[in-house]
Amino acid sequence: MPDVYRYPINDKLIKFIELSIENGINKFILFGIPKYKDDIASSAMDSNGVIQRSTKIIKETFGDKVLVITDECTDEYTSHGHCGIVRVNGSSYKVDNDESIKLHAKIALSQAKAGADVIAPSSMMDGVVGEIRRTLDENGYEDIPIMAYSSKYASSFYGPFRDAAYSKPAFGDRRGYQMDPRNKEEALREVYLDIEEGADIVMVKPAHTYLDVISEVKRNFPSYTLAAYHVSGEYSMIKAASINGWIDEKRSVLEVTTSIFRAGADIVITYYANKIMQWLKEGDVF
Ligand SMILES: NCc1[nH]cc(CCC(=O)O)c1CC(=O)O
Repeated sequence: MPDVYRYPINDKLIKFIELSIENGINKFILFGIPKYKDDIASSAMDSNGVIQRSTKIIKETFGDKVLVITDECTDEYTSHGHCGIVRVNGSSYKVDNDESIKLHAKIALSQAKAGADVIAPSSMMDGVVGEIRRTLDENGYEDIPIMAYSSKYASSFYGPFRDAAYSKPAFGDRRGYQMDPRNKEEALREVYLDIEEGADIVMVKPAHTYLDVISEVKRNFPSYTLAAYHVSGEYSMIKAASINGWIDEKRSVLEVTTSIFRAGADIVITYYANKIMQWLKEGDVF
């Protein structure tokens, strides 16, 4: 992904956040690339893990000037690359939903302990939001909100992220827990369930290819904050076309991002965030 970087936990990370704050960006979602992987994602809940350490350092350096959201999943931390505990039986496998959500709650708790402002469970396991909410509440973190990846589709547009995070599943795929792109009704059911389980912010992902879902979710749940995630493949398409001189990067990014807001998103997560803020300062957009 040209112009997108993986930061080590050192002054490069701090510099990036400083520059972002200067641009007017003060909310960050963290994804980790761990030192080690195993089949139960131990490195995801390690108090010395990449997310826990970076969260601590960012909050110690910037305090309330920034909001740190931690993505909570296991795919970057498991040797098999799945978003939960996998039971392998010969040539078949099964994701153990109920064991997985206990694991996700432990990871979420370790992120809250490290100082995360918002926890963002992205595994799409059934009941994961409720399990995390209960665990946070029982441990004195009742004020930490949950941003749930409520309707996350099994999308081809995650490819560049998986390359960057080494999180492509070693076998199988994520269609057992992520949603079928043909299904819109299920998105509403998933959002409803996450709200019932205690989600504070719900999300549709990807964004550009699912504007209809964003709009439907907003229409059905108008009083809930809705986030939309413009994902790595959506970023890369615009980037590649503009590098080739086929489209104007600034105008197309601003048009797409505006469309996501127009569809009903209150929050847009985008790899273009810093660029957008710089472009808006230049004016001359529409
Ligand atoms: N926890 C899964 C996860 N975390 C981030 C992304 C993709 C984000 C992007 O493409 O920008 C995904 C999706 C997946 O691999 O199934």
